[in-house]
Amino acid sequence: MANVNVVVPEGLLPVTVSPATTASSPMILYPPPRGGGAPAAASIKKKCNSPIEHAGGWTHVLVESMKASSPTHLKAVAALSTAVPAVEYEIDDNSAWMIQHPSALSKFEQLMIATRGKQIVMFLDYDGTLSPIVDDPDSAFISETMRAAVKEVAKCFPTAVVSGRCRSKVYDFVKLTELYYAGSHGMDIKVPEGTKYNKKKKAVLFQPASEFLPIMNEVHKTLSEKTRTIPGAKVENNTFCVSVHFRCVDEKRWGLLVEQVRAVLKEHPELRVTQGRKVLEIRPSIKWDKGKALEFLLETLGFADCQSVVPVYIGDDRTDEDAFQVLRDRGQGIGILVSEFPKETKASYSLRNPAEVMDFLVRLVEWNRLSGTN
Ligand SMILES: O=P(O)(O)OC[C@H]1O[C@H](O[C@H]2O[C@H](CO)[C@@H](O)[C@H](O)[C@H]2O)[C@H](O)[C@@H](O)[C@@H]1O
Repeated sequence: MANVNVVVPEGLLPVTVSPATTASSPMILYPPPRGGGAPAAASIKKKCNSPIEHAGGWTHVLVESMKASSPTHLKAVAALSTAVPAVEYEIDDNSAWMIQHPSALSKFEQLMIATRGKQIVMFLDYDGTLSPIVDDPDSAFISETMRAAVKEVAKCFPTAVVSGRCRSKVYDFVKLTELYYAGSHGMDIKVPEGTKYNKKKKAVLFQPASEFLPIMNEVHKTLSEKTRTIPGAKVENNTFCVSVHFRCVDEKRWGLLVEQVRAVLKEHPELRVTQGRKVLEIRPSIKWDKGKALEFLLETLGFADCQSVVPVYIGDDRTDEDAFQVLRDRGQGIGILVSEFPKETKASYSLRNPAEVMDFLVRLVEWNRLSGTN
């Protein structure tokens, strides 16, 4: 039975200047490039708790999890939105959840008072946070008003977009050069040169899973071929991870789709699978996630040990939970979950949808303008 590992590859810590550095485009590259994917895979020691260890039941476990996270299967879930059918609405659960995770809009003034004299750093997830969830991942456009709101925020505070998408794709959507971008669930971070907060005056590129690139390309190719006959299935190459979308796949075929994912993971014990919103994410089993990306960015921007920094992280997905957890561990910052429904989360506050995210960003800019503190 295959075991999947979760260890930090050698050389993960940012210490080396890349040979790729050039005079015209200085770039710090972490970690330094080494061989191809095969040596990387070999260097990964085996050990972990992947669902693949549930022999025979792996597919079943994952399909049940996929069903459980689909709104039509949510039984005891309370709706935050009136658009949700009353049958799924349990008022007691909803009120309890809202007390534990109050709206960041209703608590806005209290939140801002608590940040007085401190440096806010903004972290924004993309899908489901800056853009609404749509069937076609290639059509998840950000609205002009949201883009303008993010642009204004970035004038006030260092602002990063942290996404499961590959970095270039999320940049193509957002198109704001003044932001920091972390793609592939934080495994591809770029801090441009010459920014106010990047004191090194050199661009920083951090790719802790760089050795997995050939493997991920191969996995993308294999899964694209193997799922071609499953109507609605879409396999997306996100550079250091591969997304297998099942939003448009008939539920009866989810088992078939998961079987294909399982077959690939059996061949690649150095990879693991996580679940997002109607998507399975295949990624390297390294100890790196959006939470680590948040920490890395804070450090790179010079706020690592700063007591007076307030990281604000807004996200809607399971993968954002790693960042919410980091905020809890640091005892610092504001974690805001974007969700129409009560959900298990480490975030402290909530917003219902991207429209509310935009309201929050606009109010933040206005507050900053009036207070003139940041
Ligand atoms: O970290 P994120 O920026 O939230 O990215 C997570 C995944 O987002 C995208 O998929 C999700 O949004 C799609 C468009 O709305 C939707 O069709 C899909 O069902 C969602 O899972 C993106 O396509 C994935 O690659 C990202 O990993």
